[in-house]
Amino acid sequence: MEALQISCTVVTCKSSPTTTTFKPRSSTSLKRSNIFGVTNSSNGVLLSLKTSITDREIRFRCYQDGFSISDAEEIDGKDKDGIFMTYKKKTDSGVSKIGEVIAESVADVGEAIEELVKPKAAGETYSIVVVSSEAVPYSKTGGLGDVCGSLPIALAARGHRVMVVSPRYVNGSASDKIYKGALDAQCRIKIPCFEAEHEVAFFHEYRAGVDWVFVDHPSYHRPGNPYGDQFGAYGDNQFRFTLLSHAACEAPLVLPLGGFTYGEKCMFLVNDWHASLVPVLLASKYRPYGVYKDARSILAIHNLAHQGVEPASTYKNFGLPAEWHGALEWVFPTWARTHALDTGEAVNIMKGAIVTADRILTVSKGYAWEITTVEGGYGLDGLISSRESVLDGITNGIDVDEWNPSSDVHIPFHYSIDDLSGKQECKAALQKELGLPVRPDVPLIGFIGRLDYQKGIDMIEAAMPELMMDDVQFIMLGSGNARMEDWMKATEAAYKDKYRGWVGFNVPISHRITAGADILLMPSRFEPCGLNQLYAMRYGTIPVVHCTGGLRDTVENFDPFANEGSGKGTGWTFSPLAKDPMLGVLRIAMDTYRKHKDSWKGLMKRGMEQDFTWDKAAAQYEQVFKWAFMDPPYVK
Ligand SMILES: Nc1ncnc2c1ncn2[C@@H]1O[C@H](COP(=O)(O)OP(=O)(O)O[C@H]2O[C@H](CO)[C@@H](O)[C@H](O)[C@H]2O)[C@@H](O)[C@H]1O
Repeated sequence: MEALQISCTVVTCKSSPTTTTFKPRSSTSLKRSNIFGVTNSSNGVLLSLKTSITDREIRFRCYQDGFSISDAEEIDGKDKDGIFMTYKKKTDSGVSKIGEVIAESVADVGEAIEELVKPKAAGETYSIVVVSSEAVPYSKTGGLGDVCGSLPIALAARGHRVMVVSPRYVNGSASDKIYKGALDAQCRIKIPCFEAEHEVAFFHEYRAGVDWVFVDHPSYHRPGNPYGDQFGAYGDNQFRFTLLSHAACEAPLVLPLGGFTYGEKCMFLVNDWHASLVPVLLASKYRPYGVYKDARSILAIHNLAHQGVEPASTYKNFGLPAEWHGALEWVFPTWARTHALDTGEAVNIMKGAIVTADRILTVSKGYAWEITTVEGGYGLDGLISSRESVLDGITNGIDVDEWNPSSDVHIPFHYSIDDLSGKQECKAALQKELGLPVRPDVPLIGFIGRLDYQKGIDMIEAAMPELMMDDVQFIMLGSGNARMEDWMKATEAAYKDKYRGWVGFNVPISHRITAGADILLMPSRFEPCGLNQLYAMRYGTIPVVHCTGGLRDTVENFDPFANEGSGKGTGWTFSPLAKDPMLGVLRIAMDTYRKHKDSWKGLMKRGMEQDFTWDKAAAQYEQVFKWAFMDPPYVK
């Protein structure tokens, strides 16, 4: 962000006016978690915040250009007896006023101004209902949780009213404390599905400008992750996520959040198969009775490999009208059937959303194209292609507060693009923590991710014996596939001085690997967007990735000769996905690390300069919302 010099005239009721000049701190120092109210009014935006200093409510009034100071003073006089501040932004055309702030201290004002100078929703604001099986910080097994924890906050910060509906996963363990801010909304509904009526409750927390709504039902109360435990996926996931979708359709109608329901004119943003019944329910259960005529729905596909496919006989469980069977009907091709008498008949929840949602989004442009191909479409490519006119890709952002090398709470030393010395110290600390030889000169490669076929871990396994012949260190963090977990342990035993395999899901360690590694390897077979390469670039860690989906869109291949020898690019991409191309590129990367320090520094800096903020992505989501509301509902 451009460094702004801001002149402030501080006027207090108790003292005479003083003038001070300060420079806002870099990027986003306004803690979004402190915002607990955002209201649009005809003459501006009112943000209610809690200060970290006094923990009591203060109010920031931000007025549009042209609103006169005297008007503001009038309002201030009525509302508040604290410090009143006006501030001015220097522009090429002179000085223009950008708003007023009521605050406790100059530091608070600095934070508020940063928020103000950020772009806001360009046009209309919407009531948005995000439906997801996971949302950080409450639940996370992968990138879906990251996205559904951050995008809603970015949308709310741009003036939209945003609700996230997700299950309340509590199990009586210490981890339940994450839900302690979510209180019983005293609203019970009965959901007709699975041949009975099932009562669910809603819990609610207003945090960071977003209504976090948790659907409560005994089937969400178990140890393990949202989808399964050590014995595999839960057998009743179809039931659990059917409840979620039904409850999400009711929430905007029945929950008076902050005193008012969201009402019928909302935008449902449904994520992956777990929420994919929502558009089908809107079309089949609500619109025929005149409800949700003005609502629209968007299916966001984070991973097409999981579609929520179950036997055809389970259709009756969804609580959908019988005549809507065709929307979910799915017949496996002959080659995919298990035996000669298998008719291949199934129901496919994701397919239901593909044929009923108003628009379809994926998390990168590259992946949006890939899912229209036979190779990337997982059997749905034909259907998705038929809806190509409403298909778009928006690259994910990242939470630049949580993932910030200059303030990350999980890493032992901090650093920034201006002073990279802390990165070396993070590397040494990581080597020490994991019992590897502490050597600054050796290239340290990291891998973080689910141990899944998608992530190309078999490529790493195949390459490891050859890679370990080199002078290199390799750290892997991951859980999932049991055979791969065993392989990681065995590899660690075989290469004590070179390899560490951390089996498990551990967020602090993932931050320390991202900061301490020199190279992050992502040989994903397919990657809808990928977040780890974005985190890596922000931490000056160079991504080496398979050239696919979002990885291809976000990592620019290094060219040392471009720009008159100063180089361009942020990492290395390889293709095809095979052991030898991957090893070849890794060797080039390691060679560059050892012998071309300036090139390496250039790679680090270019990566750290990238803008992966959610605000940028949120603006693109807004455009898609606008298009969706311009068209009539796809299924009337
Ligand atoms: N063992 C472990 N310990 C700690 N943290 C771990 C971990 N294993 C993974 N993580 C974390 O989980 C997240 C994984 O996100 P990704 O986007 O890379 O992949 P994922 O396949 O889950 O998401 C899907 O959805 C996202 C979001 O749209 C897409 O980016 C992606 O391509 C798509 O496959 C990262 O925050 C990572 O640090």
